Amino acid sequence: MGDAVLEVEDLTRRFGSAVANERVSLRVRAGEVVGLLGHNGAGKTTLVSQVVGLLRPDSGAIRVAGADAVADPATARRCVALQAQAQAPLDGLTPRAAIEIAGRLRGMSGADARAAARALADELDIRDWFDRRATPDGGGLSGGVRRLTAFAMAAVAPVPLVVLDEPTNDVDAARRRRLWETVRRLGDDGAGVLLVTHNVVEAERVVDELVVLDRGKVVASGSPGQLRGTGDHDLRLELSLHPDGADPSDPPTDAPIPITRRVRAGRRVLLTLAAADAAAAVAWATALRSGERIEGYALAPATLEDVYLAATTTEETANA
Ligand SMILES: Nc1ncnc2c1ncn2[C@@H]1O[C@H](COP(=O)(O)OP(=O)(O)OP(=O)(O)O)[C@@H](O)[C@H]1O
Repeated sequence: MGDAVLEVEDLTRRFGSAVANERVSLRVRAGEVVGLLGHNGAGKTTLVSQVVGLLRPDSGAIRVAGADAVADPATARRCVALQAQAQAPLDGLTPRAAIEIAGRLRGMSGADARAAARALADELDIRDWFDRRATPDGGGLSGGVRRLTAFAMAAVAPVPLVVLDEPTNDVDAARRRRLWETVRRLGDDGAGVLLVTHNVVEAERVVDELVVLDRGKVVASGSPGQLRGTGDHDLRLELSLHPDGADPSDPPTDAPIPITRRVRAGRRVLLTLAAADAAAAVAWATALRSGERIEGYALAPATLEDVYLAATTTEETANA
């Protein structure tokens, strides 16, 4: 991994009295995929808009490929390819034309843009719609194919920094998998990728680093392994409570096994425990179910989703 292609330092952006980004710092190096996670309204799109020069920060610094993105947004923008959260306006265009035009605008030759567009269409499996025109009434192309086309437009030409804001929205499971592979390839080919997503579980497979935003602030950052903690063998015991049923893990010391993390989300309770305690955990949960104190349970390896929920779930929302 190489030099930083994006450095964000102490970035603050307010909308009136609401603080959308509060002293956010993060870094993306060449060859690195950095996932930016956070709940709705956490401040992800606000951050992206400042990185690409669409919004000015109140304070803080942004450097893109060495250029000061606040003082000189035009230079910075030339070094960034953005897939925005809103659907790209493709009306009247075919995916082939849209992707080729995006490549030409980034300085590729006609032949290179054509070849790169074809290669991406194969990679993302959208060849069946490659020559179908998007119509202004939203017809011609499905939401998923429009999204994949917008992704291909951001991925077609080599740039120092690729920013993807929710690239998998509307995309089916098989093509999401292809898209994630392409995201990883962009990093492996040398780009820095900043990836905004809600899809914690799928993103975990392709990111090198994760930054978690909660109400505008960075509440956790690090590699997936670091964020999960040392317990790569941790397990997640999920208890499903009866409607209005009491939570048998509240307080966690009521459980007969050590609970390292406990998150309640509605009628689900997610408990993190050591793999060595699996048998005791199953015995406890089975007894709870037999005694009709819970509806059911599931035991699985802990994922980043558990870490993410623990970092961002407040008692208020957790017990909602
Ligand atoms: N133009 C604006 N005017 C006023 N408030 C805004 C504006 N843009 C964003 N906000 C507020 O700033 C906060 C952060 O919004 P932002 O869109 O950055 O969140 P997000 O993490 O991208 O959310 P989502 O996952 O829903 O896209 C929210 O409280 C939002 O209401």
